[in-house]
Amino acid sequence: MLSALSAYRRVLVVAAVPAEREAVLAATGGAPQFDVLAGGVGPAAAAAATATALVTAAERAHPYDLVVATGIAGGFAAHGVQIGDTVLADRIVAADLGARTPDGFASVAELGFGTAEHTPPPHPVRAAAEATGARTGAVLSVSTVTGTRERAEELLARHPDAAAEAMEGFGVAQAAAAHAAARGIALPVLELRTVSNAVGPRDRAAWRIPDALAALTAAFGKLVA
Ligand SMILES: O=C(O)c1cccc(C(=O)CC[C@H]2O[C@@H](n3cnc4c(=O)[nH]cnc43)[C@H](O)[C@@H]2O)c1
Repeated sequence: MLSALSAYRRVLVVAAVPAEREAVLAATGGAPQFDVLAGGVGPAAAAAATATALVTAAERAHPYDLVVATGIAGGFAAHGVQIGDTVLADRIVAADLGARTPDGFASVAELGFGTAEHTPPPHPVRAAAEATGARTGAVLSVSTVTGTRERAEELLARHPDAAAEAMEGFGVAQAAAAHAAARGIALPVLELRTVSNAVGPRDRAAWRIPDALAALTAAFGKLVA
């Protein structure tokens, strides 16, 4: 069977923390196509780590031709996303980058300061979703984890296609877009997440991190099969 990502020779996988990196490596460890790093939590750490890895590889004449942001995430249960599910982003959205105005939240794009989202190319999204059994939808990148029902509802009202919330995807995608523009190359970005908790009122006891990490290994195992 051809891997869903067989069109790509060098794939940079960016997780946030070592436990996520280990979960990915448990599936990709023997596959020289993949480099997996733990870039830190949040969009700034993710962007810095991604940019550094992309430049280092390019300078060594081994450039990456695909970047995958990955890790655990909160799932929007209102859209049927459950703990243990796998989600592939068809939009990577900076959901809290902007201004809170008397009329509500305005994104950086609405304010005229650049982009608030990246769109992964449909073909690899479809191929990876079919291989992993993932559902597709918007994955929201936030700097502050949602901990109330009100904020979950606000996010869903702004992004009715939201499937999951995490913290790094937009940072990874911004770094890849800047690198691609500077070098005049195409550098697609995917975001694959497995769900550890529901987005909504804070309930740490309900997190299922081991289940989400096991799902991450399973998903990457299907991607490299
Ligand atoms: O303290 C809390 O209530 C809390 C709730 C969810 C996640 C956190 C984290 O600090 C984890 C951040 C880490 O994991 C990803 N992640 C996992 N679930 C979510 C979520 O519901 N919303 C946003 N990020 C999530 C995230 O990408 C980070 O890498 C704390």
